[in-house]
Amino acid sequence: MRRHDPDVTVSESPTNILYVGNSGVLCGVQWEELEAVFEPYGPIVDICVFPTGRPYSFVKFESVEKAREAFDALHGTHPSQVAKADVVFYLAFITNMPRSTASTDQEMPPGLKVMEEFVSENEQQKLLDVVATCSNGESKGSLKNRRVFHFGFEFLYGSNTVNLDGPFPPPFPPICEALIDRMCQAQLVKHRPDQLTINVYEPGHGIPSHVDTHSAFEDEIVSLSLSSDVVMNFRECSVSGRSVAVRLPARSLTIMKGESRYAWEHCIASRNYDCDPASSRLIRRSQRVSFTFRKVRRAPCECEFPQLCDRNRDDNVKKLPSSDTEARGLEKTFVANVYEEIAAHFDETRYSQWRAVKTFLDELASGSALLDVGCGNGKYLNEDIRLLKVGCDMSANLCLIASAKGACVAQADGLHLPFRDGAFDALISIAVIHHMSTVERRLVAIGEMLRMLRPGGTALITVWAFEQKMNNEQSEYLKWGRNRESLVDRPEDDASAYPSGALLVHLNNTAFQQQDLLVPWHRKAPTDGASLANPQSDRFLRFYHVFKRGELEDLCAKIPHCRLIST
Ligand SMILES: O=C(O)CCC(=O)C(=O)O
Ligand SMILES: [Fe+2]
Ligand SMILES: [Zn+2]
Repeated sequence: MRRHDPDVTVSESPTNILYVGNSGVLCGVQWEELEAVFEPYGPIVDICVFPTGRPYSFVKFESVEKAREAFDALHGTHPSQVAKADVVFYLAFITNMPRSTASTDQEMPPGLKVMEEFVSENEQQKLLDVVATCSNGESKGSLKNRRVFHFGFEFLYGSNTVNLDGPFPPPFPPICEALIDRMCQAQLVKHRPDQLTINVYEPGHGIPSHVDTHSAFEDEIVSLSLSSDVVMNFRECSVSGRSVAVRLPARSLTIMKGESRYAWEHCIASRNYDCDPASSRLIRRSQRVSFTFRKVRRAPCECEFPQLCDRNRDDNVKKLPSSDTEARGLEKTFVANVYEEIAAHFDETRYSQWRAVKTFLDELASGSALLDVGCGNGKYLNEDIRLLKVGCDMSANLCLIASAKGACVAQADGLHLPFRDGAFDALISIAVIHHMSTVERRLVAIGEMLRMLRPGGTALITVWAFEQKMNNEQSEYLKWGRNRESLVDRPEDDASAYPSGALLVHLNNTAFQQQDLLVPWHRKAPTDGASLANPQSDRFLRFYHVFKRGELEDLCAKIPHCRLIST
């Protein structure tokens, strides 16, 4: 192995740098796992994981002693922190950290500029002192993933706009005016900023992917980074948009202008580390403070990206459909397309059968023909000598997955089931009709299901419930959220900031704020390192209508010959 790498020289005696064989991204071992494995042996100075498919990494310790302890404990073992089975670490001492395999230079998003050392160490300290004073006083707000302070105008996180009507937060701290003078003199900005947001990110904090609202701010968005380097990820707002990771050093000024400001999203992943895009080296984060200066816009945006622009705000807000055509469009985007995309990950996460469904199936007479409408990955279609099972799902990929497991499935739309009337003795539809976006469509869906049943046949239909508390007791869904809340992005949504009928993004495992909403699906990142470069690529939104108590019963009551057995 090492013979092939001219950069690596093995040392006969212990050194403070370890070669870690079988640990690269290629072996399915993540940065975080390496850190978790080696950190207990002493402070790590550097971890180097090559992104380019080599099966090893390097860990540099402060001292030879620590490296040696790690070597003795870990050589030839499968560390428990590594999720992937069969990974046995092979360690060796090496003389020096290898030269980086710098990734090919990425082209920056057009209009983006990072000016290093825009402020001196001294100025940085003064700016941090300003933040300390803010922090002593009343904090403006604590978002899930960072603290924020506003000056000039208040920023509204519900609508991502500014509050033009007051009350107004304090004017800029004087030191900022001097910085703005510097920006104007250097002609970095055309419009003198009048709104400042200070973000304070602890390690592990981040900011979700977004484009600063066109109609809220003028062209230039200027952000000063202080006290810690960070990597900001930019992604072009088009279906197959490019993704570029940009290192923002401490004391640098980032200027987003033109295309990079209007047509690229930016985000900071919620991580403790970044992967330096130039050297592929690990950068450990410390607390980072950013000062984002923007000029509030007073006239409609006139950018060159009308399809991305919110100047016609109403059609930008994701709304409940007002016609069947709109409903079909909404469900295509926020249900059908999403399940096609997430099918493989969905399959990995859906294997246990719900007890109520299992009981229903167990109680069916032997020889019954069962239809599973919206069968997903076919978890209820496992072979069962007692039942003849058929499934259908809208998603071709889920059908393929179910069929690969031996299930008998058909791709079908729940509103037009491709079977003759009365063909089945029993039917299940588990967590399906809450994906339909109008009451009419939900009703048609139930009607179609019941059409499948012979007289006297039985169906089990489940949907997500709006109410998640009973007798003051929280549901499992909410309880689960208490433990894993830190794993999900909190969408900075505030229901009151939206027009009625707007679809809020739901925060998973919290109480539902409204019945119609978009529920995030966080696709687990593939283990090829892409996740680090493009952490936001894996959030999807699914439309849900969560049912209030009695609502499903009321719908069923509208269907002729339907008799409710129990709820
Ligand atoms: O922290 C930063 O540099 C960026 C902040 C940002 O994107 C925003 O507040 O819109
Ligand atoms: Fe931003
Ligand atoms: Zn615009």
